[in-house]
Amino acid sequence: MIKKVGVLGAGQMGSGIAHVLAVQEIEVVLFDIAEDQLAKAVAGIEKNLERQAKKGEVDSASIPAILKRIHTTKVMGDLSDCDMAIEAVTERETLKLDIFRQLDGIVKKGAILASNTSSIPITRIAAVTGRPDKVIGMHFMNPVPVMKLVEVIRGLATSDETFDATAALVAKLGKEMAVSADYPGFIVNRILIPMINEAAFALFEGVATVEDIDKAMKLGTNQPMGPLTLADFIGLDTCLAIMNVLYEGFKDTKYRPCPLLVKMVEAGYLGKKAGRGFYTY
Ligand SMILES: CC(=O)CC(=O)SCCNC(=O)CCNC(=O)[C@H](O)C(C)(C)COP(=O)(O)OP(=O)(O)OC[C@H]1O[C@@H](n2cnc3c(N)ncnc32)[C@H](O)[C@@H]1OP(=O)(O)O
Ligand SMILES: NC(=O)C1=CN([C@@H]2O[C@H](COP(=O)(O)OP(=O)(O)OC[C@H]3O[C@@H](n4cnc5c(N)ncnc54)[C@H](OP(=O)(O)O)[C@@H]3O)[C@@H](O)[C@H]2O)C=CC1
Repeated sequence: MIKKVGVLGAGQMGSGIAHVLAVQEIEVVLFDIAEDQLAKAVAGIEKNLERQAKKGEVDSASIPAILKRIHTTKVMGDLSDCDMAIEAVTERETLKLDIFRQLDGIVKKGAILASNTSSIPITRIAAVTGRPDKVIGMHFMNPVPVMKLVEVIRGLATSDETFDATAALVAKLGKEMAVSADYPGFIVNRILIPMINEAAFALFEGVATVEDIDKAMKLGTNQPMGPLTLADFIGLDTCLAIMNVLYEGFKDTKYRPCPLLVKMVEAGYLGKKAGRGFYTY
């Protein structure tokens, strides 16, 4: 039974994952290295709970109890008695490997160590731990409280028991599961991020304006957000990180990141979370 879950990284995704766990009466220990990030996360969760209450998805009287289930900390040791840890830190392999090495020595034996990585192969992450059978990819979609899908990815050593426990948690959260093999980008980002990269190339090559690229795809293919708006929403740093994982993983030039995307990330134009991306917020 998964009663207490540690979430590492209090950014867009970590805070969304903490949100949906706490709504299902699971105790959450939300870890980050920055105090202000933790405070921002809790404020964002409260705002999104109120948004859900307005839509009748959550009883507003239960919001204080839900928020009380989320314990923030800058001490990873506070995750030692969690039944599961879900890592959602920046999409940088070296950072994730370091986090999993630490987690392996901190979280009680038998606990599942999951990653919310968008694209980095789970087998490589599992290999730095002494419990590769307990490591799995549990890839939520943004925004977590709204998106129905969780992609589940087994590493080469992930056990059936770990997979079954993860699948049960996905169901408990009211989400739908898609199972992907452990190859770069899994399913969603193998298809979606190259589309976003192609939209950046269309802009870079002067095919159309930012607005017309998004308008064309929104009204032309009924997507709720145009690709460049979606890139800003995801984070241009995350989009670029995923393109690099695809490019390195498949050694295929079709995954080369658009030079404009690279430049924007280098300029710190990371999208909505930075106040500026393809649009200004
Ligand atoms: C990168 C990866 O690894 C994998 C991924 O996640 S790929 C990205 C997957 N996600 C998508 O494709 C999202 C596409 N967009 C959408 O589905 C919709 O635009 C949306 C659900 C995000 C918002 O739908 P909507 O009908 O416009 O919702 P609405 O109630 O009007 O709210 C719009 C705003 O609230 C946000 N929002 C809505 N409900 C929310 C919730 N419960 N929690 C957080 N944010 C929420 C929207 O992002 C948007 O943000 P701002 O208010 O800051 O502008
Ligand atoms: N954005 C998206 O649409 C989606 C992203 N993902 C994946 O989820 C993960 C997180 O993405 P996202 O939430 O967008 O990223 P964000 O940039 O929003 O958040 C990353 C968080 O990780 C924190 N962090 C950085 N270094 C450390 C560390 N050493 N220890 C603890 N926390 C740390 C950051 O804190 P600080 O800012 O203080 O450095 C920040 O709070 C990535 O793997 C991404 O690929 C998955 C699905 C969708």
